[in-house]
Amino acid sequence: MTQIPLINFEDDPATVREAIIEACEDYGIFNLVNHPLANDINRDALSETTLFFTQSMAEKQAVVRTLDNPWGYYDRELTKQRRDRKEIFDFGPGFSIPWPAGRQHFRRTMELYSDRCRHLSLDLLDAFSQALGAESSALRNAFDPAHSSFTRLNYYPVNDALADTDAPAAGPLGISEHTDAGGLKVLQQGDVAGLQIYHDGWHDVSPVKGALTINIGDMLQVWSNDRFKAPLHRVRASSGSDRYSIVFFLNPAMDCVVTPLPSAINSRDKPHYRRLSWREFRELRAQGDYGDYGEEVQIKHYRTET
Ligand SMILES: O=C(O)CCC(=O)C(=O)O
Ligand SMILES: [Fe+2]
Repeated sequence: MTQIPLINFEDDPATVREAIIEACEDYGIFNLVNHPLANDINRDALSETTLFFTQSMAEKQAVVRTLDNPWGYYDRELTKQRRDRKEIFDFGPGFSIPWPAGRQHFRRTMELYSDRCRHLSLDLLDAFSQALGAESSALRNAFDPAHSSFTRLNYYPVNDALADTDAPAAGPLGISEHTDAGGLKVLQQGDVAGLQIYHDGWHDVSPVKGALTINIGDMLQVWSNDRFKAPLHRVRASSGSDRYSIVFFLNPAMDCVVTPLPSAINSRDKPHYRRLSWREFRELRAQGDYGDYGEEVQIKHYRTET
């Protein structure tokens, strides 16, 4: 088991910045302790997540997502053309959110939790900008005020509820290997292990008490001109205990065009990526989540010849 770096958010900003550089040049993922998300909110969000998924299938299907509205419950997401063995509930901006009826506390908790995650991720983004030699606000403008960030509640059940139905067969994993498409991700893992990263082989990223796990996505890899690596990761299918997690994806404004930051391009180097429209990239990646359309578009398709 590889131990991913641990960063103390209460250290002075220069120390945090150095730690981010070291962690993201090597792993692209780290655990963050002493972060501003109060522990009671963390706990509340996780227990509300558990309660949500323990509802009956009919209650969950009442808030199912549709082709016209990406927010809500879903249990047949595909990654790399295999059905992930998990259930999800997604919410974010731009469409009406099908909050479950009569569960005000669920809604209030989730709104508060995602708002805190958004503020924390924007603070981290400022540190990333400085780490890449740019002004602290250089990346924030791509995410604030307009953004396409969203929150995902994950449930990885031991028993596959769709095993004997006409749903596509489940793959062997909770979620197949992938990189996250956007800026960065704030993950609360609960206390059941399952997340793995690829770093000279697959390694468990076990939960650390009180820590949030942060990893960068494809867009930060592009902005950094490959100095920082978006980690390939997956989640094992649950065995023994059901697993719950909450993910906040910090994603750019839909109209954002992403290119490597000038300050991140070494004087002897050139941009490793061509201009990328986040809207186009996001939509092409999302198609692969809804159905089997052959090879999914990945960030490597935007590389320039080097
Ligand atoms: O549940 C987890 O630990 C990670 C989930 C994940 O990678 C994702 O939803 O993109
Ligand atoms: Fe992911």
